[in-house]
Amino acid sequence: MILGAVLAGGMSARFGSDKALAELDGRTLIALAVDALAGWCEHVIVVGRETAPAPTLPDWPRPGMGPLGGLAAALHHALDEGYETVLTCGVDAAYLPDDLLERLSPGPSCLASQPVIGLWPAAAAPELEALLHSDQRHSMLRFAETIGARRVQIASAVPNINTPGDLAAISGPR
Ligand SMILES: Nc1nc2c(ncn2[C@@H]2O[C@H](COP(=O)(O)OP(=O)(O)OP(=O)(O)O)[C@@H](O)[C@H]2O)c(=O)[nH]1
Repeated sequence: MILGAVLAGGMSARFGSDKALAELDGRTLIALAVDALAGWCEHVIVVGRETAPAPTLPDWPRPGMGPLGGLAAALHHALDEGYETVLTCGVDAAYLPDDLLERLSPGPSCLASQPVIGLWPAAAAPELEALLHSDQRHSMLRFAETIGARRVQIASAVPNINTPGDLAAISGPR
């Protein structure tokens, strides 16, 4: 069973406003992300914000740890609820490719270009916990390396929305 988790905290500093609520083709980015994961996952949660079109969880152990804090909350929830695997994405990845799960399987794995998008074993929760308890702030790639996750290259680049300009560039007829 796969738990879907949209990692949706952070500052949206480059975007200048809450990018989860920005719209693409008339839908919010967070709604697009939740729906995308729902195509592959039994259940989808949103981590790192209080209001969302799916059940929400706070980051673990506290906000401000970056996307890994969201992943840690999702892995703990997966363990508690009996899910073996967690599929993650951010709110800033519009239109995930149809074969994403196929490309990421078998996990652990993440996209080389966007490691927030990955397939993670719930059983890796203790390793992530240890990383988060160490002194430095760590990246998704650092965790991927720690657990020997594959870094998957995909030919069709997934647009990464960091700024309003990034969003404008992919808006309109497709
Ligand atoms: N749960 C959670 N998600 C995060 C956190 N920081 C970033 N994210 C998510 O991870 C994805 C990639 O985030 P970034 O673009 O690197 O960071 P950001 O804070 O959204 O944007 P900037 O402030 O411009 O760097 C986005 O979907 C964010 O919502 C966090 O602390 N907790």
